[in-house]
Amino acid sequence: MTDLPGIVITGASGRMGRMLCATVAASDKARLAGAIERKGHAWIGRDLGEALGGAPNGVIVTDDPLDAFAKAQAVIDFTAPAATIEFAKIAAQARCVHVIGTTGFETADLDALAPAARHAVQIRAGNMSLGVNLLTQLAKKVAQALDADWDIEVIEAHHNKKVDAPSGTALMLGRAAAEGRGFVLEDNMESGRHGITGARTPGAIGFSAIRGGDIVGEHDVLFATAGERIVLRHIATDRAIFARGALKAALWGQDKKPGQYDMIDVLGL
Ligand SMILES: NC(=O)C1=CN([C@@H]2O[C@H](COP(=O)(O)OP(=O)(O)OC[C@H]3O[C@@H](n4cnc5c(N)ncnc54)[C@H](OP(=O)(O)O)[C@@H]3O)[C@@H](O)[C@H]2O)C=CC1
Ligand SMILES: O=C(O)C1=N[C@H](C(=O)O)C[C@H](O)C1
Repeated sequence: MTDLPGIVITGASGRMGRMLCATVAASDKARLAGAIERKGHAWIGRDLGEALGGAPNGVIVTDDPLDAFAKAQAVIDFTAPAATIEFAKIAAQARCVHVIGTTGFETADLDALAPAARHAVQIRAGNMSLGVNLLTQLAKKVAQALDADWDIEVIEAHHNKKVDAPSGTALMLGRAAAEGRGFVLEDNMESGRHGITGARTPGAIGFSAIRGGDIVGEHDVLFATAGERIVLRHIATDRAIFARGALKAALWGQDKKPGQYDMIDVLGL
């Protein structure tokens, strides 16, 4: 046992869960303190290192988050909205920093997350990479600088297993552009166009989603007007960028007061 902050990974067998376990295990600033899977999962009771296909690492996968969180300083959670809401309550009980990468939250889900942040640091972002968080700032500035006759569209592409659309990142980028334009995204957004849609709603921010193969995550913010277009683009080629951002957030949160934070706070952008 060392003095390094202990970190628990939820959904350890998932695409991001595996990447997070590897990232924390390789870090010299944190230690892997626990791994959570749901009741009945084949990994419960197994050594995590072995379950991941490597050498044993002494971390036993458990379905008891309260016990695991109580022995740790942070939990990194890339699972699903219903699971994350439950993990938030448990992180609050254990006074653990809760880093939330999960996407696909409805407004009611976000309301359900808020009370836990009265007792614990909660850091949530639909994308934990430096590049995307920087791009949100650029999207806001460009939207602010251009007249309303520049249409704004967010186009995203992901792998064929992704369950939510628009992606969390697309919503972050759309929200930033809406902020630059001085309105709330939910008041003027268009997504899922199909059939006789009528002309584009003036001023709306549009969203399109592509799903295919093993695309890690690609996002364009398109600004289009008569005669010219600007495209701001981020391409993720490795999930390690999200895991590194999440680990940075877990460490950053250690000396912060309970409350809700995002990656702009963590990165100081
Ligand atoms: N913010 C960011 O930077 C990023 C966010 N994401 C988001 O992270 C989330 C996960 O993505 P990804 O890893 O690709 O998805 P996966 O489906 O590969 O992994 C999700 C994991 O969560 C587990 N899980 C779900 N519910 C529970 C529960 N109640 N208790 C314990 N474990 C649970 C799943 O287990 P089971 O298989 O049993 O359901 C699975 O192991 C998505 O919302 C995605 O959009 C992804 C990449 C970057
Ligand atoms: O599900 C994914 O894979 C990803 N989800 C996040 C999102 O919804 O934007 C981040 C990244 O694009 C990968």
